[in-house]
Amino acid sequence: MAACAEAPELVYLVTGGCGFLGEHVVRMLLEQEPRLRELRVFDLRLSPWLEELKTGPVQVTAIQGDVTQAHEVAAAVSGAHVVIHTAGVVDVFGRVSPETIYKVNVQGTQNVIEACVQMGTRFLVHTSSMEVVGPNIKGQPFHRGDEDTPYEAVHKHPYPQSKAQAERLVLEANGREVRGGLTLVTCALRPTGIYGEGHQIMRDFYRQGLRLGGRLFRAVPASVEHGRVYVGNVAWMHVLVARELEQRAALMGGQVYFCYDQSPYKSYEDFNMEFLGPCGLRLVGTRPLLPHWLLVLLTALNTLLQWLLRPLVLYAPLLNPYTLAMANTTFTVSTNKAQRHFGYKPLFSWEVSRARTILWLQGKEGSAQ
Ligand SMILES: NC(=O)c1ccc[n+]([C@@H]2O[C@H](COP(=O)([O-])OP(=O)(O)OC[C@H]3O[C@@H](n4cnc5c(N)ncnc54)[C@H](O)[C@@H]3O)[C@@H](O)[C@H]2O)c1
Ligand SMILES: CC(C)[C@@H](O)CC[C@@H](C)[C@H]1CC[C@H]2[C@@H]3[C@H](O)C=C4C[C@@H](O)CC[C@]4(C)[C@H]3CC[C@]12C
Repeated sequence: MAACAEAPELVYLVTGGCGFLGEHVVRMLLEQEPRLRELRVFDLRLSPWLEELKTGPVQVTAIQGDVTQAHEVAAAVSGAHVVIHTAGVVDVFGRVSPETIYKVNVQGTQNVIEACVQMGTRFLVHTSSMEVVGPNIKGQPFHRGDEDTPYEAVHKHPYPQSKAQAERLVLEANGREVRGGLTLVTCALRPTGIYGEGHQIMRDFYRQGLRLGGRLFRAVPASVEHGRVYVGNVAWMHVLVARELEQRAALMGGQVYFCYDQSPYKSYEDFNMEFLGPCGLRLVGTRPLLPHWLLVLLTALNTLLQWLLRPLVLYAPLLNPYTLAMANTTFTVSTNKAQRHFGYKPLFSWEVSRARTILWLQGKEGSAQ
């Protein structure tokens, strides 16, 4: 919705607003959206930092709720002009059952769509994922691809499957009539691997390295490139899309956009070392220290252990068949579709994104349990 000088009158709802990305979206909206009158933050688990946001000019309404409960979603959406739907279960480590992943990511998204229709909310921005595209089950590389690059998007894992179904629901809902007779305008954003302040997996790698005497051991060839994007730029793209969706509904409605910035193309492990290196860790090996077949065997062992231990304890290591396959498959994007369609340019340079992430890791935040 285009920026204008009038008095703040808009009501935004951010689902998953207390998550890694959600928090950055909430803070970015408060900084960058002058027409905001009320910002509703909807999440299963509300965070204490929300309280500090309630002292500003914008009314910040914390709503503890569950996207799988349609009535809770409808109540939160009622009266909102824009919904930014980031809530979801992000799990490729076997921590959450496939049923729950589907319930939250697919049925939860359907609940958000139906709430927009019932309540007359016209603008819905959905956080999708690169994984809607790939890497696919054949491990085919996606090298510097864009939104139109042909690629066989076939998935078996519950998480990418759920994201693909959710994205499809959102795009198909574009143009539906909402209460009041106007139409719903939807858009899906596909971040690649997001990094930045609050990235739990980066924190896990940091702690693993500290436990191993300041060392991490290379498991993936340096030649396998993985696209990464800074959380602040992902948040900025969400804010920009929400702002422009009304004026550019014909162009943007029903569209998908990869989230991108100037973060360099590197292997997943080498990219992490851009932040973990300055924090005192080093990556041992210029090539994988273990042969691939042995890594595959270890992932199978981890899968067996997870299954055996499940009745007693949750064992969910970073290394499993899916994460090894993902890390070993090139997936990078090169596109300017967001710039062409709604003038997106990254708000944070690579240098600033890197510095902010390092500061966070080095601070009490990054190393906290
Ligand atoms: N982290 C990444 O690299 C990445 C990349 C691409 C896309 N995404 C997408 O971005 C979104 C946010 O991911 P994230 O990395 O911030 O994860 P996260 O787990 O930090 O945040 C997800 C938030 O959703 C909330 N949530 C979960 N189930 C809910 C429910 N039933 N009802 C209400 N709230 C619920 C959680 O409490 C959490 O605050 C997800 O949709 C994810 O698929 C993440
Ligand atoms: C143990 C080694 C093999 C190590 O290199 C494994 C890395 C592995 C944990 C990550 C490699 C690729 C990551 C995924 C990717 O960045 C994109 C994602 C999409 C997003 O929607 C959610 C997160 C993720 C699935 C991300 C998760 C960690 C990796 C699998």
